[in-house]
Order: sequence, then structure tokens, then C-alpha cells
Amino acid sequence: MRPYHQVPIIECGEPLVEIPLELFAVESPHPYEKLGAPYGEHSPYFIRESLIDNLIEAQSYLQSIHPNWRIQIFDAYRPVAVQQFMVDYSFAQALSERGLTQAQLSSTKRQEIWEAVYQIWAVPSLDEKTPPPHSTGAAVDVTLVDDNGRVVDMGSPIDEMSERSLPDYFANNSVEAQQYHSHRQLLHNVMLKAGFQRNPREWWHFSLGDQMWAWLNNQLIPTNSLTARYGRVV
Ligand SMILES: C[C@@H](N)C(=O)N[C@H](C)C(=O)O
Ligand SMILES: [Zn+2]
Repeated sequence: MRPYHQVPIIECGEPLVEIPLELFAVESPHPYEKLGAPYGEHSPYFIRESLIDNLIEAQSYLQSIHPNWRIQIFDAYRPVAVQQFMVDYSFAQALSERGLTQAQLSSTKRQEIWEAVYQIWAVPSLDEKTPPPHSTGAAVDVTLVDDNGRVVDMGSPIDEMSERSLPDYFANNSVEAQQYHSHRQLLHNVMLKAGFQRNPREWWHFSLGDQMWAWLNNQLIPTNSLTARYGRVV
């Protein structure tokens, strides 16, 4: 359980629809599809319908500052089966990066690696009260692309299991690092202006209308008691 799981979900029934990809930049091929993640009837570029306007709004704010920059969609809807697949994949990756195999793993080491995995991945819960954020269709992983079509350097890649994923990791660092921080802040500002909230642990993860979004809003304004309007889809 994370603190945001205490937020009640009152599902509004809004449909999942495909993001109009021609309006945005897109990470392609999709990073998890290319690993063989088991998507069902919806592609990873689906999202709750009204969030499309919020994404368009965020990109308009961005383009009022940098006219030819675009928001790049890395990931959006993720069935729980894909969440499970990615959690297992990340655990296996972490093992191989450390030069370890399952057989050699002490229980302490195993626990340490699972903790690192769950620092950045939500638990693939099938409980309707604790859905993984992307399984609600109300979370997106995004970055920025500049006027030359190049991905803007945020100082660390999306999904890296390290401290560098923390949004303020580069806040008080060298001049080069300040650049990364200001790019992260730009992304944060435009998404925030369009109504999203950012995951406090990941510079790229934003949501609107799910439990994490409601919880973060309630933390900012303690007199609020927002509930989530999006629960798990299917
Ligand atoms: C790891 C990243 N892609 C992500 O989406 N993390 C959040 C916390 C999630 O799994 O919902
Ligand atoms: Zn995410």
C-alpha cells in the first residue's frame, strides 16, 4: 500500500480512447511492446478521453515558450498484465546488471532488488481499490522533443532504477546539471498548468484524475478532499 491508495475511487466511466499521435512526438516502437509485453485490446497509446485535451493544453503551453517543441508520449495505458510483465522484466534486468542469477540470490539481496524495482514500478495489484496508476488510463510517461526532433536531455533516461530519476536530483548541481533541471522543470510546469500532477519519484510520470493525482492535490491544499474519478480499466 502506498499513501495514495487510501483515496477512494468513484469511477466516472469515461472511455479509453487512442491518443491522436499525429499531434505529438511518440517513442516508437513502443518500449514495452518491443519486449513482448502482453497488451490486449488497447494499445499503450490509449488514455481516458478527456485527458487528450489536457495533453493538447500542456503542449500549447510548451509551444508558447518553444514554438516547435513537442511533448513525446513514451507510455500511457498499461493493463495489469503488462505491469506484472514489466516488474518481472525489471527484476531480471537488475539481476543481470549485478551479474547475479536467481540461484545465487540470498534472501536479503532478493529483497533489496525487489525494493529497488518497487521504487519506480507500482505493484501489479488486481485489487480494485489499489490499481497501478497506468492501468486506470489516467497516467502518462512523457518527455520533450526540441525543434530538431531530438529528445531533450533530462539527465537520465525514463525508467532508470536510480536516484537520478528523482525530479529534483539535478537541482543543486553543476552548470551542466542545471540544464537537466531546467528541462525537467519546463516539463513539470507545462503539465502542471494543464492540470496534471507529477509522481514525486519520477521526472517523467504524470497523471490526472487517478488516486495519486487526488492524493497529491490534497497534500498541497489540505482542505481539499478530492477523490479519484478513474479506477482500473477492465
Ligand atoms: C516505471 C515507470 N514507467 C512508471 O510508470 N512508474 C509508475 C510508478 C507506475 O508503475 O505506475
Ligand atoms: Zn508512469
